[in-house]
Amino acid sequence: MGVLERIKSPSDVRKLTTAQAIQLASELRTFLVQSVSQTGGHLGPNLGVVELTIALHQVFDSPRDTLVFDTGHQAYVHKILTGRNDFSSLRKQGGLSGYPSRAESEHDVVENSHASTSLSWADGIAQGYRLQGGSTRHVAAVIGDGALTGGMAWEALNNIAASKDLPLVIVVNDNGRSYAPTIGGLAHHLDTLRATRGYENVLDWGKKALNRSGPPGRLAYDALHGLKKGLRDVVMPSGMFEDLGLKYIGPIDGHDIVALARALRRAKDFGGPVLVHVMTEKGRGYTPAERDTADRFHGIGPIHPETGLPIAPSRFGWTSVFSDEIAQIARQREDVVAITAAMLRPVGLAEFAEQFPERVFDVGIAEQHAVTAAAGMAFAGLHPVIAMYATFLNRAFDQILLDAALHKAGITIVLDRAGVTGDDGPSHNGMWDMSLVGIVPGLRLAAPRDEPTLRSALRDAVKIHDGPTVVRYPKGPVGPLIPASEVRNGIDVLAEHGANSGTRVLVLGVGAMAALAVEVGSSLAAEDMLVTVVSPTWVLPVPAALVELAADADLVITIEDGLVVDGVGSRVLAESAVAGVTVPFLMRGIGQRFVEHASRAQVLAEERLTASDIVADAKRALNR
Ligand SMILES: Cc1ncc(C[n+]2csc(CCOP(=O)(O)OP(=O)(O)O)c2C)c(N)n1
Ligand SMILES: CC(=O)[C@@H](O)[C@H](O)COP(=O)(O)O
Ligand SMILES: [Mg+2]
Repeated sequence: MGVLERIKSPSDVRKLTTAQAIQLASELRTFLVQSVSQTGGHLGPNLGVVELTIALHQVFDSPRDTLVFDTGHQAYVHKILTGRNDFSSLRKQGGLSGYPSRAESEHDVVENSHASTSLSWADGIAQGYRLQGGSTRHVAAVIGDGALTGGMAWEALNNIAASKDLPLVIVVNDNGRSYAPTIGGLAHHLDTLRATRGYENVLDWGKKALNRSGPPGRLAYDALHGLKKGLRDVVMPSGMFEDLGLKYIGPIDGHDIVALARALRRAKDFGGPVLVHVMTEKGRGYTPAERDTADRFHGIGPIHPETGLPIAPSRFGWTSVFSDEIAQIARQREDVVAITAAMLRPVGLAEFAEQFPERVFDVGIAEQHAVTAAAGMAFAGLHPVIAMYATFLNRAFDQILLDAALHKAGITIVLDRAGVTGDDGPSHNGMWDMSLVGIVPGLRLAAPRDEPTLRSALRDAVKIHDGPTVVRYPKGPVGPLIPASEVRNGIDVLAEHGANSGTRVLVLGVGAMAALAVEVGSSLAAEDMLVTVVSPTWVLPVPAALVELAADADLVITIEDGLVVDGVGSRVLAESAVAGVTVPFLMRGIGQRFVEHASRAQVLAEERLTASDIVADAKRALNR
């Protein structure tokens, strides 16, 4: 019987000998590769934290002590050690979430997969425990070197460092990468710390040798140790953390369970905030991941475990179209620059960067900085294109409103993964962007429906210099071409058919929902109705011509891959009301809820975003 089979809870981990713990690490890696290669998921990050997670559960007594994982994509090992091993259901409807989940376990706290929040969570929890007399309850936060480039992390560090007696352990899981190698001054500083790994080992050797030689040796060591701070600042300026007031321990080999446990125990017993700098390797122990120079198998689809090659074809059509078009634009417009928040390849900026490296900026996981720096670039005469996943726009809303829009900055924000992403959990659905930016004065948003409209939306967007533009599209393959049969007052009409008299229905398909709108239109036309299906590319602010079309209808159906509340449909309704147009609306989109992980198709069905549901609802609305 292997060791892993015997692990049902963290207490079982604490009973292991060192040899058994090392064996457990090996079995965990085998399990992760075999399982995640079937389901897809964050294989690389989790292979990198096997020993670290074992050591955390050896030293801390979860759930009395609290473990917080930043971003949470590296919590698979934590899930296994806390008794959850049904990984065949990973990220599937009703199965294990790809992130911590309170519904799954008392050992899980932070479900939000947006990076850089863990230290704030940990500070709050530790303050709460202390105020309620629970100072023996410890909090440990695991934050990656990438997440540490997020501004929120530094807001938290500033506060944590001020609480000298706060029993809080910050574990920096430093694998030198976000997806790609982590950028910026902090990354350089961590590099410097990492480089002094030998320094620490020498010091450890010196301590043992001198302590073995009796009192004179111990005196000598104490003197040396006193020098250490000074020396270290010269050899390895770890002062940044210590200058903040944090005790710094490290760098520690993140794959040496004994060294990890020793460092974590020292940190836990310190009685104040301690930062433990752990060096790990993303994708460790699985050759295809170790050899993956792009992102060490950060997030994968199903693969052949023997080779690491993908089973499914390339997953991202929309992204590829963007990647190609923005590179073309870059060749023609030298004022166009691009910005990514540590996701150069996932958002499709690799080709742009290869051709014009000096015009692509990776700001780290710092979307707020990205937007305001873009406003600065626009002020300086450039046209910046910021590419990010739609869900991460939430974090930069104030910057969009009061740095970009207030100053009429000509920037373009390109939102990939807009709408339901599905299996990546509630905080990864790109469902809030249209409702959020709809209130921003002067902002224009495009939701292209196919490849040609995406290309034209991008070209139009970078020509607009008097305010922010947003172009949004979903995850995955681009659907078939959906040509307009005519353009009526600037509105793309996709189809107009059915009876020449009787009930008139206007169907608005926003962005990639145009295909569904066409399907709904043709079904309703078969029910003796006169149906007009439209899909303007630029949907915010609502085109006046759309209100005019609504005025001629007996029912307006709006279909969008975003929040219904304050979405495009509700804005068309509001504009119609302002114009005195009273016509019934049937608005379909995503409800105001957190959408649990499931496939995109399953979530769309949950939201009645299917042709059969919408047709049935429309007939009911028309008493047909
Ligand atoms: C606000 C935000 N922006 C972008 C992302 C996408 N993202 C997920 S993990 C990741 C890299 C994280 O790097 P690091 O913190 O070093 O963790 P590692 O994967 O290296 O363990 C990024 C950019 C995110 N989750 N949250
Ligand atoms: C954890 C995180 O934010 C990313 O790794 C995200 O899960 C990637 O999503 P895609 O797989 O859609 O690129
Ligand atoms: Mg990292």
